[in-house]
Amino acid sequence: MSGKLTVIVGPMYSGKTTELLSYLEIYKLGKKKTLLFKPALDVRYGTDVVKTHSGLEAQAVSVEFSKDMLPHLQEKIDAVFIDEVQFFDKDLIKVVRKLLDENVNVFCAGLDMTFKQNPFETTMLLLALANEVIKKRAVCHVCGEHNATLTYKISDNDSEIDVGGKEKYIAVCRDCYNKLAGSGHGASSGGSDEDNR
Ligand SMILES: Nc1ncnc2c1ncn2[C@@H]1O[C@H](COP(=O)(O)OP(=O)(O)OP(=O)(O)O)[C@@H](O)[C@H]1O
Ligand SMILES: Cc1cn([C@H]2C[C@H](O)[C@@H](CO)O2)c(=O)[nH]c1=O
Ligand SMILES: [Zn+2]
Repeated sequence: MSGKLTVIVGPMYSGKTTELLSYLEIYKLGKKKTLLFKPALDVRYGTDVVKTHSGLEAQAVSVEFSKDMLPHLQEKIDAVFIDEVQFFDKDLIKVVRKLLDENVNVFCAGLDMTFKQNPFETTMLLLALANEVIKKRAVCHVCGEHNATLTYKISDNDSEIDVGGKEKYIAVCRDCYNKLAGSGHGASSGGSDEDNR
């Protein structure tokens, strides 16, 4: 039977990596063969480790380009796990399709949108291919409700590719995002590409 693709998305701090690692744990408990990949760009916690905001850790293979995963996938593997998919090039879709055709289950986690509310393209393509989509929420940094679907950038750097954590980004609900953006605070107040057209 062909493999199944599960895609976990949401804003920062919503527990995407935590959920990814909980699926990995299930496969490990069953003594299944697994591999966890992360993009080389994400150096927040060092190169060959995936770590959650609550401190959970797992050994990972760090790769720059999606096709660099292929040499690691020669022997039979039961499930492949990929974190921070938004940072991978679009060839990730080809790699994932190949794995599914080879009966490998694939679990992906990543941001659906930038802090400007623009979709991350690789995540978007994976969502289209997914058998199951899990959309996570975080606790809104402003109002404290468990309804944060967006990430707001509190630093002034306007770049949509900018690795970082709490010093740069907060999770917010849509109402609080709009209030913050209206106040002109932080890079998110610049609006999305669509607004700027
Ligand atoms: N605003 C918040 N809402 C929810 N959890 C938070 C928040 N801030 C910190 N946390 C912590 O973050 C943990 C989730 O971390 P995790 O690394 O799984 O998130 P993530 O969605 O993968 O984040 P990122 O996109 O930054 O990698 C929660 O279990 C909680 O301990
Ligand atoms: C929201 C957002 C996060 N990031 C980064 C911060 C973290 O390193 C990672 C999210 O886990 O993505 C961006 O590069 N651009 C964005 O728009
Ligand atoms: Zn809020």
